[in-house]
Amino acid sequence: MKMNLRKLLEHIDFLEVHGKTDREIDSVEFDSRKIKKDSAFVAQRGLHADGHRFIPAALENGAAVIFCEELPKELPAGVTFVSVKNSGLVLGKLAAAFYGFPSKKMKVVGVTGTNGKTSIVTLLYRLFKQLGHNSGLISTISYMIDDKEDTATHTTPDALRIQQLMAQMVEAGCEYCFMEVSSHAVQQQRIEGIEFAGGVFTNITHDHLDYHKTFAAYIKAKKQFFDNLTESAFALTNIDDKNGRVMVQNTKAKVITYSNRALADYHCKVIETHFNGMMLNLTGREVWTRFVGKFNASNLLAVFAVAVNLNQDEDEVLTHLSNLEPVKGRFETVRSNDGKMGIVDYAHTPDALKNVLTAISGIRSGNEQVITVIGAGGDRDKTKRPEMTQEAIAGSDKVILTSDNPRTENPAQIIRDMETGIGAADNNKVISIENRREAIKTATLIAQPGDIILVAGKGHESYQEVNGVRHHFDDVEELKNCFGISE
Ligand SMILES: CC(=O)N[C@H]1[C@@H](OP(=O)(O)OP(=O)(O)OC[C@H]2O[C@@H](n3ccc(=O)[nH]c3=O)[C@H](O)[C@@H]2O)O[C@H](CO)[C@@H](O)[C@@H]1O[C@H](C)C(=O)N[C@@H](C)C(=O)N[C@H](CCC(=O)O)C(=O)O
Ligand SMILES: Nc1ncnc2c1ncn2[C@@H]1O[C@H](COP(=O)(O)OP(=O)(O)OP(=O)(O)O)[C@@H](O)[C@H]1O
Ligand SMILES: N[C@H](CCC[C@H](N)C(=O)O)C(=O)O
Ligand SMILES: [Mg+2]
Repeated sequence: MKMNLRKLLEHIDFLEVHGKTDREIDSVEFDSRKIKKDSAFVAQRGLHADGHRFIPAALENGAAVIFCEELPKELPAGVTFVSVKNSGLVLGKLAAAFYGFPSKKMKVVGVTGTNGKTSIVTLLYRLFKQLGHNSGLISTISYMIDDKEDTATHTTPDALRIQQLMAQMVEAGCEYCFMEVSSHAVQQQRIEGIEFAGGVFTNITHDHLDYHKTFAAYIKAKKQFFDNLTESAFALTNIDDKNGRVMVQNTKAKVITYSNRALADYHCKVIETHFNGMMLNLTGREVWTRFVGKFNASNLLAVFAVAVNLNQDEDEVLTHLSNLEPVKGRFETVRSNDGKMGIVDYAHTPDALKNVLTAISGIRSGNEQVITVIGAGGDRDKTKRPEMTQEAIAGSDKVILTSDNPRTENPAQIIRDMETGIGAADNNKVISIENRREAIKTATLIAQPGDIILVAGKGHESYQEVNGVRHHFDDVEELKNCFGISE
């Protein structure tokens, strides 16, 4: 792929240019290690390093053009330097232009919120495939270019990767792309250059305060996504969340509301719940679904509302909604031969844990015990740890605190942080077992037939990350082993 610099410059705001602009560029990169002859390098300030420091390395690797916020003292001949106010913004726009503005050639819907993003985008992708549309997906679990899978590295990858993926989607004839928009991505301008047909807000609760520092800053990051939507887009918001209206108060997009409780443009009521599904009244129509829990009713309602706003036939959408299966690691059930029930769920925030345990309490029929196995990730928000313990205790009969992905932290210290959430009266409800495999095993041994074991926090993850190394680990596999079930 090649593009003339002069053409690229038409799409960005810049301050000064030094050197010739009539030259061909082979690639755009923001990592000096990926620079080759005739690449353009965008120097941006990150969390750990300042990309400007790597301008010499980029030049050594053959960069023809450097975009930067601060010009180096010496400008070597033969290289074009473009100074810009905001490199992050420019990277998004350059990436979009370089890959031919793929988001303008599809309908892109972004979903943001603390919980529910993966569930909603994955269900939208599957629904639209069933409705006969080629579609793309960008999610925590996987990136899909219609039927072709690409490994996911981030919930929302960097601007270059996004535009590359979208260009491949357009190439594969995709009419739609459903993507998660994480708050990190908004803050780091990874979504610059994307034209959205719609945005969805699910909820905002405690997470990522290590990164955003305050809840207000976390809200602001999410809101910025809606502030930047255009008039032709829709902004679908969950008004059951107390920040649902705040999110869309400054958007130019058409605001649409959804709710499980109040009157809204799209509303839904849970009529019946069983272990294998629930009956919903969705905007006046009854529909059986294979999902459990009020939060899933909310997710399905969002999926329905998006589909209708993308001009799909309501009846057809409802029929397909009934056939949709839960997403991997989201309320995934494993039953033992003697009637113990294991549930693997990706709940890794206090709110998600509360929701899953509430969903479980809604389907309990008698005196069965609920045993929860839960850990918290290392190098992430520490303040949520005791809150997660409190939610686990509130919704379970027994709690086993264990490790999640310790990353570079000491797992015993993470557990100690979690233990600070144990109230004096709850001491006998909780035990701590650092080894996750042992913790799951213990839960299955304590459990009696009929009891429910919730293994929370890691969901679909097939690894446990310790000091930069990912060891194979799969909660569903562990439960099956303990239950003596083969695949
Ligand atoms: C904390 C965070 O979000 N960090 C992201 C950020 O990295 P950074 O700011 O640390 O980058 P840096 O190391 O300071 O480097 C600064 C600049 O120098 C450049 N550089 C660096 C070294 C070099 O030799 N040459 C060079 O040019 C880098 O390419 C970069 O442009 O920018 C990188 C490129 O886009 C991301 O890969 C990286 O994600 C890290 C790996 C990460 O783990 N992020 C997580 C927390 C994340 O983003 N999570 C959200 C989901 C959260 C949720 O659940 O909602 C996600 O969307 O996945
Ligand atoms: N609408 C919802 N409201 C609250 N909790 C939810 C909702 N949907 C899912 N959950 C809970 O949150 C967990 C994570 O769901 P999901 O993966 O869909 O969220 P996510 O927003 O993509 O998370 P991440 O930010 O890690 O990518 C689920 O396993 C479930 O426990
Ligand atoms: N996207 C989330 C994933 C958390 C999953 C949990 N298993 C952990 O490792 O903390 C995050 O980066 O905070
Ligand atoms: Mg996700």
